Amino acid sequence: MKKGVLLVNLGSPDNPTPKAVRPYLDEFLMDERVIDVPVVLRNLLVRGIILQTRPRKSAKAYQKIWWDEGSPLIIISERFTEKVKKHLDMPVALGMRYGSMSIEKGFQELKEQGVDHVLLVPLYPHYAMSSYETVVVKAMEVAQKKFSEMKVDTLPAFYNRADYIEVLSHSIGEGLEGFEYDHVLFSYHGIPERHIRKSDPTRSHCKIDGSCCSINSVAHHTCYRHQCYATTELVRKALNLPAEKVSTSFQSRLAGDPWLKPYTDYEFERLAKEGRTRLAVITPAFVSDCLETLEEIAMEGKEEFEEAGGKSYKHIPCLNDRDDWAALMADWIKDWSTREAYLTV
Ligand SMILES: C=CC1=C(C)c2cc3[nH]c(cc4nc(cc5[nH]c(cc1n2)c(C)c5CCC(=O)O)C(CCC(=O)O)=C4C)c(C)c3C=C
Ligand SMILES: [Fe+2]
Ligand SMILES: [Fe+2]
Repeated sequence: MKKGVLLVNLGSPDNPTPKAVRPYLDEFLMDERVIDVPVVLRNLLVRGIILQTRPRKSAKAYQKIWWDEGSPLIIISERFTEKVKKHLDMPVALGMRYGSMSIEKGFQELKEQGVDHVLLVPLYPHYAMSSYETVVVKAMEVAQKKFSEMKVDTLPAFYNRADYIEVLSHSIGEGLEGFEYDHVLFSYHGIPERHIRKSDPTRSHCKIDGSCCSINSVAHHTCYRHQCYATTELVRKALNLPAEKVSTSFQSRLAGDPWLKPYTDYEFERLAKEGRTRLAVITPAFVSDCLETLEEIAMEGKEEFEEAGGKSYKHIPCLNDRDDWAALMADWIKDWSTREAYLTV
């Protein structure tokens, strides 16, 4: 069998215009693992309410962060893919869960190079039904329907792998150099609390308050909240940061149901009011910078923190196309390619 790799990230609209953002958001928000309500209600909510105003608002936000070459998330993912390729002698393709750079195109590219055994790599460190799981489900559907000859293995979530924590800590350590901070905030993309309950295979382990996280459970394999706190703690220890100078929060919530707390915007206020006025923010739910980091955290977050009394603020970039990150991904791929059988999800 000929082996190859399909890296998959979230995706972006083709242009930062309401016309291009609308179909992208439609595909994204109509995903039953993102807005997980019955399809009739989802239709009403997404098409009847959210898409009436959101495309214009989102397009404005995209315009603030858009690069000459295109969407930062897409360009960074492409640069990363090129760097990973350089370490390997097998085909590596890039696809997106939503938008025009589809997973299907990625499989097709691999097929044309004779690949019939694929390592699927969701580019998310943590498991969530709205990120990692939807990539795997979609890829398996596409493979079953159109590439049935392909064997597909999947890279598990890597939020606590020692080698990943080392690279992440190194990158954060570099970002902190020369910046006088009195607090480091780990801000992860939020999800509705309901998603945590739905993803708990025991149906009773996850309490969504941390009281469950030190009790061994199969639920931790699919608990986004557990995994985010684990990443924070591992990086904190690797960088030798005092516990009182570090906290975790969740950003980017939509109105409606309760989302994971504490909310990042409330944390900005709390920290500034407590006199922690020099803040470093990192966003480890994303491997590449995107709208949610460049606009919501680096721009809006800075304003919110300063309005609340903050004095200095720094968003530390995601791993993006760092050499050590590309080399690590290539190592994981080499490890997969040399095994007869591969532990997968
Ligand atoms: C119900 C809504 C959403 C859930 C659940 C959700 C989970 C989730 N998302 C990411 C990663 C990204 N999300 C991005 C943008 C984005 N996310 C939502 C909504 C949910 N996300 C919306 C509506 C948007 C679009 C932008 C906007 O209108 O505000 C992005 C950035 C994409 C880009 O083009 O730059 C990323 C990346 C994760 C990891 C996740 C669950 C853990
Ligand atoms: Fe999102
Ligand atoms: Fe837990």
